[in-house]
Amino acid sequence: MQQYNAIKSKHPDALLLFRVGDFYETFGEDAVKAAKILGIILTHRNNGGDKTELAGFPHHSLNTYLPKLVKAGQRVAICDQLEDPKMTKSIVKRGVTELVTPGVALNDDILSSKSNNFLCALHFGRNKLGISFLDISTGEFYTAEGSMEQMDKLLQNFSPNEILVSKSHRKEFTELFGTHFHSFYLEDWIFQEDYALESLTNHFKTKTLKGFGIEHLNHGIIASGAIMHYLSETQHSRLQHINKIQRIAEEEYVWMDRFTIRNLELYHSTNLNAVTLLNIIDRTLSPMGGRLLKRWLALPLKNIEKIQQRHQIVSHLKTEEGQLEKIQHWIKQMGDLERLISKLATGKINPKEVVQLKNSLEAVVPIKQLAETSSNTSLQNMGEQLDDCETLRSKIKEVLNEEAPINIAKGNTIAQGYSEELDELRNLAFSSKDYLDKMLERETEATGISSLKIASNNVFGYYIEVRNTHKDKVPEGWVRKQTLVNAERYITEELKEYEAKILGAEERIYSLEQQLFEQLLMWMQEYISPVQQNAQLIAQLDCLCGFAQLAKENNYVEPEINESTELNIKDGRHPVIEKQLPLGESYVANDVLLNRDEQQIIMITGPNMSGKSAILRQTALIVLLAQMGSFVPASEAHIGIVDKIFTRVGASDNISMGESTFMVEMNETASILNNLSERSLVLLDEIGRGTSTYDGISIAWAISEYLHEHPSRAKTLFATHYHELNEMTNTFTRIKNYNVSVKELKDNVLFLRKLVPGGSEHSFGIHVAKMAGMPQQVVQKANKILKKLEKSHSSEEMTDTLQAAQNEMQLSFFNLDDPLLEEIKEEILHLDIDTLTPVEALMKLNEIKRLLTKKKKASS
Ligand SMILES: Nc1ncnc2c1ncn2[C@@H]1O[C@H](COP(=O)(O)OP(=O)(O)OP(=O)(O)O)[C@@H](O)[C@H]1O
Repeated sequence: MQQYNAIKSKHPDALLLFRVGDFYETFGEDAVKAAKILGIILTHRNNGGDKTELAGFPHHSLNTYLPKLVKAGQRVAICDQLEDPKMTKSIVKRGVTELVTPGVALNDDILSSKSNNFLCALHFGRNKLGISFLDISTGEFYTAEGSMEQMDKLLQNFSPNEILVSKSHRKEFTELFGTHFHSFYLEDWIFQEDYALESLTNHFKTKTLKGFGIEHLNHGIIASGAIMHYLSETQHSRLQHINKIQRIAEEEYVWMDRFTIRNLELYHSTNLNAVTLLNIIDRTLSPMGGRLLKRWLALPLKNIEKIQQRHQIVSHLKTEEGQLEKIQHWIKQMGDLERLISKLATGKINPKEVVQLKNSLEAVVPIKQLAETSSNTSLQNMGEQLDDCETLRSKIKEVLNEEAPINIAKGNTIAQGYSEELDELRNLAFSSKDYLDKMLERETEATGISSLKIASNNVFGYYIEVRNTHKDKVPEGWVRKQTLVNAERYITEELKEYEAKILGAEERIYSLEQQLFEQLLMWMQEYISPVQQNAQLIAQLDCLCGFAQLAKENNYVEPEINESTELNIKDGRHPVIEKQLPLGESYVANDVLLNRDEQQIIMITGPNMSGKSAILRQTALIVLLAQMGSFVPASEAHIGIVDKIFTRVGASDNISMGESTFMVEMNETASILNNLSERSLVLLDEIGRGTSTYDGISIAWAISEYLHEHPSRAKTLFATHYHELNEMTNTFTRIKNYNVSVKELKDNVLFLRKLVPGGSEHSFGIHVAKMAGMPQQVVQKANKILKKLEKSHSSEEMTDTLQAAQNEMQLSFFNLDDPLLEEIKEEILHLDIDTLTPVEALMKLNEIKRLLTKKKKASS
C-alpha cells in the first residue's frame, strides 16, 4: 500500500489503475468511481484497521473498461509492473506508463472515427485570449487568438474533448464558457511565453516559430505551450507526427457565431433525434474525409477562387460518373490513414495495422492514376501531389507477413524469407514434430515398449511416458520426473538437449520478430510526412466525391459565386426539411433576392407554421453549402460572397422563460448590430416576440430601421408575426414586404408555403389556438374581438390583453379542465361583440384581463 500511496500522490487528479498480478485494481475513492462507471463490484478490505474500498478487473479487459472511464470524463493513470514478478523477491517495481485523458487518447475504442478528438488549451491574456487545439490521434495542431466571442465560436466549431485552463482562471472560464466541457486546471506558471516558446521550438526542432506564421501570436503560443506541457505530463513523448502548427486563419472563413451555428443545426441539435445538416450532406467514405467535412462545414471559405476550385472538381466528378465510382471504390478500401500514421509515430502501431497501412497506401495508387489522367486540372494537381509511397509499400511487403497478427507474441509477424536466421529457427521449431516422431520410433524399437508417448507440459517440460505395465523395461539412463496413477514419466539426455534447443528457438523467434518489427517501425518514421499528406489529400477528395454524390442524389446545382453583394436564389429548398417531409408531400421551392440597392431587408409575415423560419434558414444553408464547395438545393443560385452570417431567434414566450431571456435576446441582437459588414447576411426570426406586443413591435421596428440606415446595408431576412411592421416599407425604401401565402378556407387555413410579395393582414394567432384544440365557438368569438380591436387600434392595452388571451388560449390546450379557464372562455363566449362600443369592448377585455391575472397568480 505504501507503493500505491506514493504513486497515487503523484497523480491526485487521476483515477489510478494499479496492476496487481493479473488485475488492475482501484482503491478508495477511485474504486467507488470505477465501480459506479463500470458496473463492477465494489468490495472492502482491511488496511491496518482501516477499511478501504476496492474494485478491479482482469488486465486483459483494459481495452473494454478504459474507454468507458475516459468517456465518462475521467483522467486515467495506468500503473504497470515494470519488472517480471518472477524475477524479483522484493516488491515489484511499478510506475505510471500512460495517463489517458478525454483529450489525449489514441485508443480506437475511445476515439470515434468520424470525429476529431481535440485537446484544447485556453490562455487568458490581459485583453485577449489565446487558444490551441491538438488531436494527438491525427497530428493536427492549431492555434489562434482573439476576443472572447471568437474563442467561443472556435470552441463551438472544434468541440474539444478536454480543455486546459490555468488554475487562477477557473472561475472566469466557467462563467464565460459554461460547465459542459471536461476541463482540467494547470498551475499558472505553465502559461508563460518563454516556457511555451521553448517547448514548441524544442519539439519542432526550430529556432523560432516564424516558419509556421504564428510568431506574433503570443497568446496562442502560450496556449500551445500548455498543450506541449500536458503531453509530457501525460507521458507522451513520441510525437513526430505533430510536425507543424497552423494558425486558424479566421479572416479566410465565413464568420458565424455560436447562436448561428446552433440555430442552423449544422452538426449539433438540442434535440438528440433531430437530423442535422451534416447528417444530410455527409457522403464521405473514409474516416479522415468525415472529419474534414466537419471542419469544412464549420469554416466555409471566403476566397472565391478556392471555392470555385472545389466546385469545378465536384462538377467534373458529377458528370464523369465512371471516374467518381472508381475513386470512391478505392477510398472505401482505405483505412484511417491519418490515425494509422499517428500510431506509428507514437509507437502504438501493431503488426496488423502496419499491413493495413500498406493496403491503404496501395489504394492510393489507382486514385493517383485516375486523378492525374482526368481532364480536370485541379484534380490533376491533387493526383500529382499524392505520393504512391512505393518504397514504403514494398518494404512492408518484404518484411511483414500479409496475415500478421495484432499481438506480436502470437508469432508469424515477419514474412518468410526476410531473415535467414528466423527461417532456420522456425524450421527447427516446426520440424520438432518430425524429430520427436523419429525419436519415439527409435526408443520404441530399442526398449520394446509398444505404448511409449513423448509429450510436454508447462511444469515438467518434455517427457517420455511409460504405462505401469511396461515399467520394468525402462532403460537405466532414464530419469524419473513424475509418477501418475497408471504411468511414470521420464526424461532422457537426448530429450533434455532437444528441449533446450526448442525452447531457446521459440524465445529467440519471439525476440527476433520483435527486433525486426521495431527496426521496420524505425525505418518507417521517415514516411510520416508523405503519408500525412496523402491522408489530407484523400480526405479532400473524399469530401468532393461526397459532394458530387450528394448533388446527383438530391438534384443540387452548381452555384455561381461572384464578387457582387447580391444574393439571388431561384427555387431554393431547405436541404434537411426536404428530406423529412411525409411521403407524398413535396417541398415548395422559393425564390429569394436580396441586395444592397433595392431589396435589402425582406419582411416576411405569415401565420405560425407557414414556413417562415424554413425560408430564413434555407437561405443561410444554401450560402454555407455553396461557400464550403458543395452544390446547392435550388434551380439556380448566384451568390455574392458572404463574409458573416448572423442568426437570432426570439424567445418563444416570456411567461415560461422570464424577462431575463428577453434581455439576453436583446443583447444577442445588439452584438449583431455592432458587427455588421457589407457582405453580412442577417436572419432575424421573431425578434421581439419575448415581450408585450407593443414593446415587441417597437423593438422589431427599431432594429429594422437601424439595419436599413446602417452604412453596411447588410442583407436581412426578418420573419415576424407583427403585420404592423409592413408599414415600414412606406418610409424605408429598401424594406420589402413578403408573406408566406396561405389559403383561407371556410374554417381552416391551407399552407401554400410560397413566398409572395406583399404583407399579410392577420396575425393568425387564433388559427394556432384552433389547431391546438380550442373549441370552435371560442375561436370564432376571438376572431370577432380581434377584428373589432383591429378597427380601434388606438389602445395598446387592448392589443396586450388580446395577446395575453391568445397566449392563454394556446396554453389552455394543455389544461382544458381548468375552472378559471372555463370562466375566461365563458367571458369570451358571452361577449356580444357586434353591439359593443369600443369603450365597452375595452371594459370587457379588462374583465378578461383580470381573470387572466388571477389565473397566472393561481398557477404560479
Ligand atoms: N417550403 C416548404 N415546403 C414544404 N413544407 C414546408 C416548407 N416550409 C416549411 N415546411 C413545413 O412546415 C413546418 C413549419 O415551418 P416553419 O417552422 O418554417 O414555420 P414558421 O412560419 O417559421 O412557424 P413559427 O412562426 O411557428 O416559427 C416545417 O417544419 C416543415 O415541415
